[in-house]
Amino acid sequence: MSVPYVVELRGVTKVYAGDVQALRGVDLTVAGGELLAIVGPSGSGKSTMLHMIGTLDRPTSGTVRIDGFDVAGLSDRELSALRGRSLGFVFQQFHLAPGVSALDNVAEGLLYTGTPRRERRERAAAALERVGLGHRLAHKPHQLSGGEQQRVAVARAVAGDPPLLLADEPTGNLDSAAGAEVLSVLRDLHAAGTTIAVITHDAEIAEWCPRRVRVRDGRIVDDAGNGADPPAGVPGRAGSTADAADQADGSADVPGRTGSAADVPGRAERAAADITGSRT
Ligand SMILES: Nc1ncnc2c1ncn2[C@@H]1O[C@H](COP(=O)(O)OP(=O)(O)OP(=O)(O)O)[C@@H](O)[C@H]1O
Repeated sequence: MSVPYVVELRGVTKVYAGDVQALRGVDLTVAGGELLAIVGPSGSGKSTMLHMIGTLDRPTSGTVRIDGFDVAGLSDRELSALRGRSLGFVFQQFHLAPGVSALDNVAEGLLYTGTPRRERRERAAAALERVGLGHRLAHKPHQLSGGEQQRVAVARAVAGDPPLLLADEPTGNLDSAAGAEVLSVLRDLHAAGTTIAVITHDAEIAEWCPRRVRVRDGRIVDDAGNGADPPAGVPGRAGSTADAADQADGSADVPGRTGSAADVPGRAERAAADITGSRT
């Protein structure tokens, strides 16, 4: 049975202690295969929305349906299983285990899925191959560049083939060339059918995404594009050596980014790290 939407939020509100109304009635549907940016000023509710989509927290009211499952009807254990099967998370911080190879970092992400060890390692190697790191399986994080470390984190997020990848400021800690490497990986995953939502403060990355959802004061105030068209080029790829295919195809370029906002790690980041067995 096919699922009509990968993400379906209906009338979602979130009120935090102290009567902080972080979300004030959000309706959002994301179809399979979309690539969308969630943008908005600091404090507008983006991370809270990511919490809802990532099933890291429950709404105060409204309905959250992820990959066809109504979150309200699931126990914490079932939610955890849903996250393991349907969601991949990438954050600004890479959250890789130090002193552990890229292969083991990625394989570890599959531990909680119940996949047998040998298959975990095979899937991890395949995921690293997908992000262009097939030649770096034995490298430990300190032996990898920032862009490579983030690609390991992306490989870990997609090794279980989740239908939905949530990326919160995935290039926020990277320079423009390394950011371009990561974006080109996201573009390839999108082209292969993964649904991707990117929270970003970076206007160029937002423009690069085929759909942009703008949040302000806990509400969606703009929703442009269909999310399905392949993005052209990769922002900030000037000087990147990782994107040879993109260089060769001559597709439209976008000028280099000028440093995206780097902020403190979000709550979702910490919560998701807990879910997968905190390595921080
Ligand atoms: N656990 C919490 N308890 C109380 N208030 C909270 C909590 N988490 C967030 N808020 C408040 O809810 C509102 C929305 O916060 P949220 O983190 O979702 O915004 P954001 O758009 O992600 O901001 P940023 O871009 O700075 O990360 C803000 O007013 C914030 O102070």
